Amino acid sequence: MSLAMSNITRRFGQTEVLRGIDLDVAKGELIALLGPSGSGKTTLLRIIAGLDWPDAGNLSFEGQDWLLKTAAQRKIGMVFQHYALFPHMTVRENIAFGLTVLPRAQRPGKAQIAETVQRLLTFLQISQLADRYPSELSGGQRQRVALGRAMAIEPRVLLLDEPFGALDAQVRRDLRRWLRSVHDSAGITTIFVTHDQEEAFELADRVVVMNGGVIEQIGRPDQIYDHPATPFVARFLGLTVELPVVMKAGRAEAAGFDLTALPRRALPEGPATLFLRPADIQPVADPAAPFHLTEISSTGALLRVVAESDSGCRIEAEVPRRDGHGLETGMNVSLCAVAGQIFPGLASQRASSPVAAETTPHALKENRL
Ligand SMILES: Nc1ncnc2c1ncn2[C@@H]1O[C@H](COP(=O)(O)OP(=O)(O)OP(=O)(O)O)[C@@H](O)[C@H]1O
Repeated sequence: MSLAMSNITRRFGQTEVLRGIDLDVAKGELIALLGPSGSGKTTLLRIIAGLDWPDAGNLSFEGQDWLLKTAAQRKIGMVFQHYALFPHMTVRENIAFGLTVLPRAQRPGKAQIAETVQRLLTFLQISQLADRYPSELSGGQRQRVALGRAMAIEPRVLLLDEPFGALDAQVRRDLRRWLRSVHDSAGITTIFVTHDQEEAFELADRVVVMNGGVIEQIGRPDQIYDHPATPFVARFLGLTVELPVVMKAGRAEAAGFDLTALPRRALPEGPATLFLRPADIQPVADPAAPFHLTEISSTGALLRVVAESDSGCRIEAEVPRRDGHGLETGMNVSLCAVAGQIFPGLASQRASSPVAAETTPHALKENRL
């Protein structure tokens, strides 16, 4: 194990912003810390970096207690969203900086520093920028240089805090692929903070979903995407339709819905909540069904379709445009769910949710449909 954290707890005044974090990171792994603003991602990163200390818990690296070491002793490379490159230094000088300020005993000779920098410039595909100043670089180029600067000291761990947060979407996508290939070649254990799920899922070997100072779920991107472990993760990953259902012999049932495509689940009989992505709901024409289409609008490749029951239950679905031929407002439909996640009991609903939380599936059937 490369990095091991257990029960990391951090309070600011009365507020506990990290509440018992347990996380192991393997050597060479790329981990994304994903969560909404204020969930504690940066605080955790700062503790790993040695810029802050926990009130309780343990942090070790390859068996060494890192809480006994200073930031410099941990040998960490960091990149932030707004990394301040030195404006009066060229790219080459910026990348060399971390090496030139090492204590004399550890500092490589001038020729060796120049060689290291040249190797990094080539490796990071930024040789053409070597003699430019930061003001002559785009935002994306600056972040590439910032990574070069962080990597020059041959860090044991790389910590990246929203490094692409200030860049536009296309540049972010390019940099993500570039970072993944840099990581695959260099193999440095890396922790990456983001609140952008696409970024986390595309980049990381494992994603750590944080909320309110706790870890809600750790897993490979596809595991988390397909099987969110908690209602929070489900909502955060876009399963925004929350439907009260009743479990019968492992199957979920709800009036007006065809849920037979969902696999059986080993859940207790009775009320449960089904979380769905709008793209996993297919309206199917059915004159006897309780829903009718009230809105159809195009977002380009997708049709956004709203289905309502007479009693006011409102469900939004997204249908690929090519599958939406024949859908018309006013037509009666049943709603077929092709994927979803079920949690026992009735999950607390947000104000915008279609059906009130306390409505049992039975009541839904009787009162609303
Ligand atoms: N030095 C501090 N003093 C007091 N409160 C702090 C301090 N640093 C962070 N906090 C609080 O701790 C909580 C977690 O902050 P943190 O920056 O770790 O969250 P985050 O998930 O990284 O959020 P963001 O994505 O917005 O950066 C927030 O409520 C923040 O206000």
